[in-house]
Amino acid sequence: MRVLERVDSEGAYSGLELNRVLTEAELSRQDAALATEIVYGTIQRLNTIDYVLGARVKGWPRKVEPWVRSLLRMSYYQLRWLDRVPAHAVTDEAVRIAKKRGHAGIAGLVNGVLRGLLREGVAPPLPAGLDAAERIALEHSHPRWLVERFIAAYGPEAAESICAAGNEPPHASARVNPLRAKRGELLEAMAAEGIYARPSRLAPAGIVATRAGSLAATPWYRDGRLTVQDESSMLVAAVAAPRPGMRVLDCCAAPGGKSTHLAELMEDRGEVIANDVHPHKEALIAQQAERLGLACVRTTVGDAAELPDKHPPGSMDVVLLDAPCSGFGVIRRKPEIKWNKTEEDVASLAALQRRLLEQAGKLVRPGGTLVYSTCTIAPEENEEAVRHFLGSRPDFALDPDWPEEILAALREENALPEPFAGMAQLLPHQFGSDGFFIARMKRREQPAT
Ligand SMILES: C[S@@+](CC[C@H](N)C(=O)[O-])C[C@H]1O[C@@H](n2cnc3c(N)ncnc32)[C@H](O)[C@@H]1O
Repeated sequence: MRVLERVDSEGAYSGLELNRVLTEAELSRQDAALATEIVYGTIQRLNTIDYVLGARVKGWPRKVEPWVRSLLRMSYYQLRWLDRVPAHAVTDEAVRIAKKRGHAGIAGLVNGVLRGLLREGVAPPLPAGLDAAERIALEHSHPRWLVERFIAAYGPEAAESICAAGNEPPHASARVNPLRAKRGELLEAMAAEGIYARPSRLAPAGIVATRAGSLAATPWYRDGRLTVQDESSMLVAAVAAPRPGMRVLDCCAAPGGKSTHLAELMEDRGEVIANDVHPHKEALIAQQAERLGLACVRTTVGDAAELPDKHPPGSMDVVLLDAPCSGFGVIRRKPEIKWNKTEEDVASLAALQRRLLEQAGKLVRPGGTLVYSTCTIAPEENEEAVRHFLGSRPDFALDPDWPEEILAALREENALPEPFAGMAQLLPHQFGSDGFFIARMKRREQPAT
């Protein structure tokens, strides 16, 4: 309840806040997992929850104290979506908390609302005749403005699937470090330990595991044989396809997932300059490189917009700009994104991305490669940003020369525009991966003088 209260009234990040509170509380593994489920689930279903509670509590939500809001929301979430928690346990616990923190009047309100819902059915049907955006917003709990955006970009059917996928838990996936392990052998070793894992159908180096717990807690992670990463993120370095000995710049690199992948593909030969604007994130990248035994990753700290002041123009074989973005592709991991981000954020991020792309382009050598990626599905942060860049740099062109196995997988889900030009937008419901955008561009060779 305290985590939800702080996310609600102070805009705290659910993941960070949950970590902090769980570390203090020293719960058993099961209880920590239940607390996590309640926090994420309540934030995920907020729209639907508030719609139902709004019909039962006067002045909901603004006139109700934040902690009471959080208590009622999480209790209703459990009643409706968690079938392993008995209803009487939910109501008794909610009333106990209300008495302890508030007074008898609040306990009475909480008791009345929850018991009323149990009596009359916890999942009241939505009224008939809602327009598509409103229905999807209430059924899959997304803000209406975001649903309208998804409908405008992808149509109502895909928009509904995107929103539904935003409420599904992500599966565990990891990338195999080819310098330390072979995918097949690692899968066998996992099977021997009772972990069911299969090759990713999307990413050449990926594995997907079920009932694995945290892959970061395994010996294979500790000894640098795998890196926890979403399958869509694994495509980025594979599409960049750097060769051993190249000079590669990753402009926005922390925590280093893609920098280390680039270095693995380069067999740890050449140089990967892994830059990030936040000094405190530098160590995260260095730790990952060390864990994976990669010596060719060099970290730097600075604004990506200023990288052309630090490196000679045209000095990189490959530049990756994995840009800061609105994150609409990772809502299932960070559900508060859908409540905290605004239209204005999208516009200012799109402006930042254009500026960063312009600067990143300056560092690509003639004949070299520029890869732009985001974990969002907003067209102005993706395809439109790339088109804008190409409009100002006629010496760059989209490059459809992607690894064939990746193209084949994307084609299977109709995730590629035909004819394929060099940009792909993965939507979150297509592969069970995060929503992701990747564009590969090539700078033309300089004409002979
Ligand atoms: C999408 S994340 C990068 C994820 C990373 N590439 C990976 O795969 O692990 C974007 C990163 O950009 C960094 N960032 C934000 N603004 C930046 C800027 N102006 N210059 C450089 N880095 C920036 C953030 O600190 C964040 O770590």
